[in-house]
Amino acid sequence: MRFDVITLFPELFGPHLSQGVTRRAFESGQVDVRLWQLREHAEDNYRRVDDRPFGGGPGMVMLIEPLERALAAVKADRGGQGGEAAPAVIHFSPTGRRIDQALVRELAQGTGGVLLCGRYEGIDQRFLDRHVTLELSLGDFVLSGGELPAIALLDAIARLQEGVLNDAASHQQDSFSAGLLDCPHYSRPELFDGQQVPAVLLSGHHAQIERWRRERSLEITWQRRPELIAAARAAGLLSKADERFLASL
Ligand SMILES: O=C(N[C@H]1CCCN(c2cc(-c3ccncc3)n[nH]2)C1)c1cc2ccccc2[nH]1
Repeated sequence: MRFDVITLFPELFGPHLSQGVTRRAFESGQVDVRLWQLREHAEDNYRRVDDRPFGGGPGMVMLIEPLERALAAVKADRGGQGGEAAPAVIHFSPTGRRIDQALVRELAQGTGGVLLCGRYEGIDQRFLDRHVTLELSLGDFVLSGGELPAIALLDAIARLQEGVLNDAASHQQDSFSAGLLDCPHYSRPELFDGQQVPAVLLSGHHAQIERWRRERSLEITWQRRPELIAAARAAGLLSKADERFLASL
């Protein structure tokens, strides 16, 4: 799959594409990321990509014409991708659909798309109306730009690519794939400042360890995000043993 990122800050992406376990997905081309510097598509002498808002008010608005030229260049460049249908155009905004693991799984099965990273006070609405097919949010808060949500989405998608995580099962165990929050994790030393690692984790009984981890995920999810329990139940992701444990809480 291929993602084309239209941004004023392409240098923000490099460190996240070249380090960590997800590096394999980007370097292998499983997730092909192309960065497009919007300013290269500004044609006036000052290479303007923003201007004052009509109607007055604070800040600046990203201009439609450089964005149209950048998107046209992206589509021309992607055009050779087997004549794919028009790519998804994803804009990042607090008003978008909340990014969750189900959406990440869905996108990880797709062909990618164009990631549109806004800055200033936003993008000319005419461009958004003409081209955006999906608006996504990291949460109900305002950032300085759409780049961090774009990086987060690329990371989450890359993690799900075959061969990226050493233990292929690990993202199956990735409790979010089961709709639950993660269980606690421990490593050496066994005893730190009087705090002992839970004995079951040292027992070597894999079935008991798996059950203990599942119960911790259920317990933490019930305490912090009870709505996820209801969603997992509705999705048929809870076993009879899970339900017995939840009833005991
Ligand atoms: O799209 C917006 N801003 C543009 C330009 C300013 C920086 N941008 C941005 C994206 C985000 C964002 C994206 C996804 N998830 C959380 C925040 N915060 N700020 C992108 C935007 C800012 C904003 C504030 C309140 C309600 C809606 C809003 N939309």
